[in-house]
Amino acid sequence: MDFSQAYQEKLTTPEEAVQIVKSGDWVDYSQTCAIPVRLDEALAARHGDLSDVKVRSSITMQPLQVVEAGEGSFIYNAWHCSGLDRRYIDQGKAFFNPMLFRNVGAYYRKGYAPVDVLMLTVSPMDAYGNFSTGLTNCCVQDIIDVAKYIVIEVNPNMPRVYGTTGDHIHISQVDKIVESDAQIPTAAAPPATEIDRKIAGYIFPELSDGMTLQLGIGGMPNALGALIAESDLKDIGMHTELMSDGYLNLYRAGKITNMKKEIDRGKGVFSIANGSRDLYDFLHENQSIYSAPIGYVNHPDTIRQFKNFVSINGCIAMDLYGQVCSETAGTRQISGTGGQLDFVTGTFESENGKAFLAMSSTFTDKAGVVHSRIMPTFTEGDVMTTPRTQVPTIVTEYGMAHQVGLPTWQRAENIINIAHPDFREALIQAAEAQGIWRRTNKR
Ligand SMILES: CC(=O)SCCNC(=O)CCNC(=O)[C@H](O)C(C)(C)COP(=O)(O)OP(=O)(O)OC[C@H]1O[C@@H](n2cnc3c(N)ncnc32)[C@H](O)[C@@H]1OP(=O)(O)O
Ligand SMILES: CCCC(=O)O
Repeated sequence: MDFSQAYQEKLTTPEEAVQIVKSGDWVDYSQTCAIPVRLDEALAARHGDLSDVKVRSSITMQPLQVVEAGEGSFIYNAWHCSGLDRRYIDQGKAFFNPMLFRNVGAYYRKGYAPVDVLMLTVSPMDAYGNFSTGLTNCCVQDIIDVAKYIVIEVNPNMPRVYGTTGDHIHISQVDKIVESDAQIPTAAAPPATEIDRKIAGYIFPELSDGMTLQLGIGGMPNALGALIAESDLKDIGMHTELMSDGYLNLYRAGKITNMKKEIDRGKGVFSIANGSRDLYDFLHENQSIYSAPIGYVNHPDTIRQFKNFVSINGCIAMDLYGQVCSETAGTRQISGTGGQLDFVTGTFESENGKAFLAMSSTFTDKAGVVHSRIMPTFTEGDVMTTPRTQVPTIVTEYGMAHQVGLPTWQRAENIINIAHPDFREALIQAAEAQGIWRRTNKR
């Protein structure tokens, strides 16, 4: 069957395509690299004609024109924050939309997240009328299933990525098509600091041949990736929400074979990819890797099937009870729950699973004041990302603090032992006052 006629019939300009949007609509932009650049510009140009249009997306990597257009017509809502989303929220131009990543598809399916118009970037059509969703599988199939109208922005710079459900959309499901040659946004991997390297050094001995690895974002996972790349470790499996350049380096070093995985053997699995152009080119038509829905990748039912699952993510602060905040600083939204709780939950179910949450022991604010990230109790507004009932091992540049199954006094002792030495005495006094310190604890 020849789909080129259908393609031509649906092909239009961005300006005409966005006429489908009405005041009051919910418009979904998918997420991250799938955000449609030309359609966003054209929709923003309707600023003033439209009112109360709610735009939903996540992890924006370049300015969103519906936000830049200013107040009046559009309200932008982010499921998760990049640095840019964080700035938009700081400036009162956007709102955060709390979510648990493995459930986000169900929010759409169950009607909690309505969609009038879905607009997203896809790769060019194949001979069968399919457009690859490329770098963002995430929950796109759920959005496709509920959207009243679908407009795609076809861009040859979007790699064609193979996968399971959510890896493509068929032309028969699409209402309008526009074309674009915009660059797909890239993200530079943050450089590893000395502290990142120390933390990676504590985690490294916990790793073993044949493990399946989920690496989070930030400098520390990169430092760990570099250690693994130079080590004798072998036959690592990739099963991750986010595929970034850290994994590309491990592939290139021959460390990832996926051959020891208990499920998806021979395949590296991800749900969202962002990083360098080199990474995007590596993913193009690469049969050893597949994209899968976040509801599959992040689900404990999936992760429990790996015998040796290792999960490493970043956090912002913790208290002496073992509660972890990874998404706010007081009431300031920094990031999101993302997949952190999913991977902590799933890794506990893995037979020999090991989950680590890592942070530097201190944070230096813009005025140069050094604060302990380990606090007696949380400051007002801090949002708990990982509750103490699920918190795994915490790592700082001073070592590891195990938490699972321990009573409050042992948790407090382990946590204080990895705090910066300048803050330990004050933390001990606070622990005593809070009734979670035993006189026999080390001082
Ligand atoms: C890949 C996967 O599979 S992902 C699954 C896991 N997902 C998660 O773990 C989500 C939650 N975690 C995260 O988002 C990240 O790991 C983070 C935010 C905790 C750390 O990421 P990093 O990139 O190392 O954060 P970074 O140090 O750049 O800090 C980010 C911002 O928070 C601010 N910040 C960080 N710590 C603090 C603090 N204690 N107090 C105040 N502000 C703080 C920084 O100043 C910075 O703000 P800015 O952009 O205005 O300068
Ligand atoms: C795409 C990465 C989001 C997360 O933090 O889980």
